[in-house]
Amino acid sequence: MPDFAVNLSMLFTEVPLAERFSLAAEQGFQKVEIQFPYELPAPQIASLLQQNNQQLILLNAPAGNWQTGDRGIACQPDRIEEFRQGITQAISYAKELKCSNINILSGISPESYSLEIIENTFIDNLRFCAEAFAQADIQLLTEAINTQDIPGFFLSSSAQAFDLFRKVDHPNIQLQYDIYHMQIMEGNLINTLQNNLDKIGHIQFADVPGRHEPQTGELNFGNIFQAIDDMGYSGVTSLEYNPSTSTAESLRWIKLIAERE
Ligand SMILES: O=C(O)C(=O)[C@@H](O)CO
Ligand SMILES: [Mg+2]
Repeated sequence: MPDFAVNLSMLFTEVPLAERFSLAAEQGFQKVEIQFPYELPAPQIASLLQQNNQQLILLNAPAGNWQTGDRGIACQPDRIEEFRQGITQAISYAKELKCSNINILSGISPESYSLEIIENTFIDNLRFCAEAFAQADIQLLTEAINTQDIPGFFLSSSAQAFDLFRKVDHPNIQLQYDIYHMQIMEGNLINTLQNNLDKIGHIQFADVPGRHEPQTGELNFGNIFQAIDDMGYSGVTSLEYNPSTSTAESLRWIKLIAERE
């Protein structure tokens, strides 16, 4: 089975964020990720990680104002200064929490600019982050998101991401490959992972449709996890789903899939 982490922004949401670390530890998770950790001071998160003997393996850079509809701002020409200020905060959290990956969300394409200007803004911001993160020994990740859930999201396929990586032309950039989003946008999951393993730094998953735990939808996770192991992927694979029941009950698939092996 892959090296699993759990996303504390989507699982264990029965309790406030600060209480999710211990619930995850009780279920055996020593690796956790948090989409936006900024609601808690970094020293408090550091002590929660230490108390529960856990490692934070991923956080997102600030992504604008989620409540008013932002889903990242890295492709937005009018918000470059705000984006880069957020990067300072993300690096500071990552350093204090010894977190070695930061995910950048392109955000939704603004209607008032051409696609060329939007793409160039995103490329410049990614290049800026790749260099700043490299100096702090942090891996830059960026994630493609499906445009059914977030219409207009700029980076929406792995093919587009790999084309952008060639244009960014920096060694410190990899894709956060989310199986849920990519099943909706592209399918062909196992082949894409296998053929682009050198460009994939992190994997997340949920079933389709519904974005719930494995065995609630159309994907064969037993085969997908076996293929991830067989292809020699050495990164982390994270549970990032909305449990269809309580989080604890939603984890039954792990045992069921492990028994099949
Ligand atoms: O929605 C996802 O998928 C994520 O990984 C989030 O980090 C985006 O906010
Ligand atoms: Mg994801």
